[in-house]
Amino acid sequence: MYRFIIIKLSLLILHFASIAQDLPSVLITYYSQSGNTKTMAEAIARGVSASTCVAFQVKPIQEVTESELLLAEAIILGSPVYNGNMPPQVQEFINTWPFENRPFKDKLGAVFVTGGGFSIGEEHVMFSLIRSMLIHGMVIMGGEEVESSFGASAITGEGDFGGKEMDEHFLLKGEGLGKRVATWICSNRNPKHQ
Ligand SMILES: Cc1cc2nc3c(=O)[nH]c(=O)nc-3n(C[C@H](O)[C@H](O)[C@H](O)COP(=O)(O)O)c2cc1C
Repeated sequence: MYRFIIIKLSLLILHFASIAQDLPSVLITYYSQSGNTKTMAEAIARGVSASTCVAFQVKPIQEVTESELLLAEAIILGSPVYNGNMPPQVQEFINTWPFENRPFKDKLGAVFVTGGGFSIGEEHVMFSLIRSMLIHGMVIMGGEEVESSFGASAITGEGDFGGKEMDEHFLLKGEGLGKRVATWICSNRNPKHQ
C-alpha cells in the first residue's frame, strides 16, 4: 500500500517538474473498467519517467481534452479487449480526434492492450488502434523487445495469469515501451536536447 502511494507521488512530482520546464509531452491514455489497462498505463509512465527531458500525463480517455491531444508530442493509447475488439468507448474516443489539416500528422503513436486470454483478440485490438493512428498520419513505435514488437500487452485472466496482480513480465513490457518512446523523443524531437 505504502509502495503504491510512494510510486504515485513520485510520478506526480516528476510530472509537474517536467511541465514546469516546458518539455515535449507524452500523453498516456487508456480505457479501463476493472483496472488492468490502468495498471499497464502506470507501468508505461514509470518507463517514460526514466527520461527527464519529457513531460508526461497519465489519464483515462474520458478525461482527455482536445488541447491535451494536440499538444502531445506522443500519444500512447491503451485498451482492453472486448469480444475480440476494442470497446466502443475507445473507438468513440478516437473518432473525436480532430482530422482537418491532419494535426496529428508526425506525432509519435504507440499502443498497449490487456486481454483476458491468449490469442482471443489482443493483437487484433493492437492493430485496430495502430490503424487508426496511421489514418491520422502518426508515426508508430513498438516496444523495446521482440515480445512487444507491436506495443505492450498483458494477459489478465487465463491460466497462471488469472486471479492475481498483473504479472511483472507484462509490467516490464509496459515500462520498456514508455522508456523507448521517451528516449526517442528526447533524441529526435526536442530542439533543446539536440
Ligand atoms: C465485455 C467483455 C468482453 C471481453 N472480451 C474479451 C475477449 O474477447 N478477449 C479477451 O482476451 N478478453 C476479453 N475480456 C477480458 C478483458 O479484456 C480483460 O479482463 C482486460 O484486462 C480488462 O481490462 P480492464 O481491467 O482495464 O478493464 C472481456 C471483458 C469484458 C468485460
